[in-house]
Amino acid sequence: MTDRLKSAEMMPGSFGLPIFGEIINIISKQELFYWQQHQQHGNVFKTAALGFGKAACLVGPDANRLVLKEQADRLSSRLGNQYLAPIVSTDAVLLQDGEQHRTSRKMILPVFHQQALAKPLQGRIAAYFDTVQSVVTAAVADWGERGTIDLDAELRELTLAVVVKTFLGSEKTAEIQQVSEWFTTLTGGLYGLFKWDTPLTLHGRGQAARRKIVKYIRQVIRERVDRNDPANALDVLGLLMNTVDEDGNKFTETQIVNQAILFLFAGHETTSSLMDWVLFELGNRPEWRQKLRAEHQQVVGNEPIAMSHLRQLPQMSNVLKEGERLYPPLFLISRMAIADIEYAGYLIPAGWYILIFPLLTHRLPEIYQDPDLFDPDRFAPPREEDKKQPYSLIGFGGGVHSCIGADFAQMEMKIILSTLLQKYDWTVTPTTAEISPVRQPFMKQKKLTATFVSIEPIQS
Ligand code: HEM
Repeated sequence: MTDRLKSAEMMPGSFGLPIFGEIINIISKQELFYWQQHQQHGNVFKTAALGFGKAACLVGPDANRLVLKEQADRLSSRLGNQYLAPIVSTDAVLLQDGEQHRTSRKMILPVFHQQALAKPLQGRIAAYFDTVQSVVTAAVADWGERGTIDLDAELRELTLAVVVKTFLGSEKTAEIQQVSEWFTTLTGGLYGLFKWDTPLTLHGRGQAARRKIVKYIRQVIRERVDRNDPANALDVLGLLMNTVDEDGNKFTETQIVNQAILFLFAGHETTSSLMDWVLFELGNRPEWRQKLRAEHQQVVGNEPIAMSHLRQLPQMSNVLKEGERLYPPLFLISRMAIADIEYAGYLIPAGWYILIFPLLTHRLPEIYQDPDLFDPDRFAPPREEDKKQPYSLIGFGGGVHSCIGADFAQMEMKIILSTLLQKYDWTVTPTTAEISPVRQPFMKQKKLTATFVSIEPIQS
């Protein structure tokens, strides 16, 4: 790399206040902060924050391809996501790099593999499907009688129950609720400014909760080893315990615990957040509820949805994609350069963070026509706006660290939507106009409330 490149320090944007950088804006505004920076500076800008350092922010499919695929070996997910280490630990797959990452990923992939999901009634996958369906059916059974509900809280509880039951095989409601509380405290610890491990700080309380989760998972593992019950071999924990790579390596107990915590963490708030926003958009759009209900009636009828229906619901798939596009639960993806990186005429030095943005890419008017509009038909042929350029839709990431649970999440979301469409009609406040152009988590997401009204089964 040569003199023709400009220093990344010359990118538009600002490093903010001395020492603090932009940390206060980032914590208080979250995606709105990056949204505003993008509006002001365009597709390449710089920022900095206390505790993180300097960052190059890159927007668009080319940047996504560079970071997720082409230069993946020069970028560290472990260093880029080190703020997550108090939750998931550094031997969980998201926080691994290079050969270590490749080995773990290869061992984990069969647990969530797409091919397996595509084949109905294959042992373990059918077991996931049935478990998810039973948790969802029980969780939403009384939504029609309860009047107005806090959508975010209900969906978080539901998706956590799904992963605790599916991944750990836990059957007891009290146990699931307890794990749910520990997780809320653990993730709350991320927002603490003081990283001391004492009960006086958010971080410390989060770490105490993590120790309880670790103890709980270890106990489940030991009970399984003692019981040696083959039925347990079919859930995610069972599969992790029995996975052997081609060299005969197995995960250690600590590795199993840490991967399981990552799955529980990565697998519930993401799904609940996306469902929040899909139900919110549908709640504001009777015509789309109607379209989905008609498609659903034609394919599924009044019976519970089955594994074989999942691929026969293109309108529902497009609604979920539109939710992913407009409200990606991970609105940014973070890496740290471990070697110099060249992009758009700049030299980004090793040691800088490089951030790419599902949210901002998904709102580029050169890719998506009328990008702030909820328009699921943009994904239907012949438009297929996401297919014109690779890495235009990256709500589930892409390349080497792409989401392992994407198919599981799609299955779960379709089961939730299908169950709700069959039983209820619903409205959500606030309206889409009040949220526009972009959600602001601390202000408006918490206030999403929904009213579900029971409907009669449609006569065919
Ligand atoms: C709507 C739901 C979900 C969304 C939007 C989502 C999104 C993502 C994204 C964007 C990444 C890439 C992160 C990066 O490159 O830094 C990722 C990775 C990952 N996701 Fe998901 N995810 C979802 C559900 C799940 C579920 C249900 C699981 C269950 C196990 C899961 C497990 C993982 C794991 C283990 C990784 C790390 C993969 C690796 O590093 O190789 N996710 N997810």
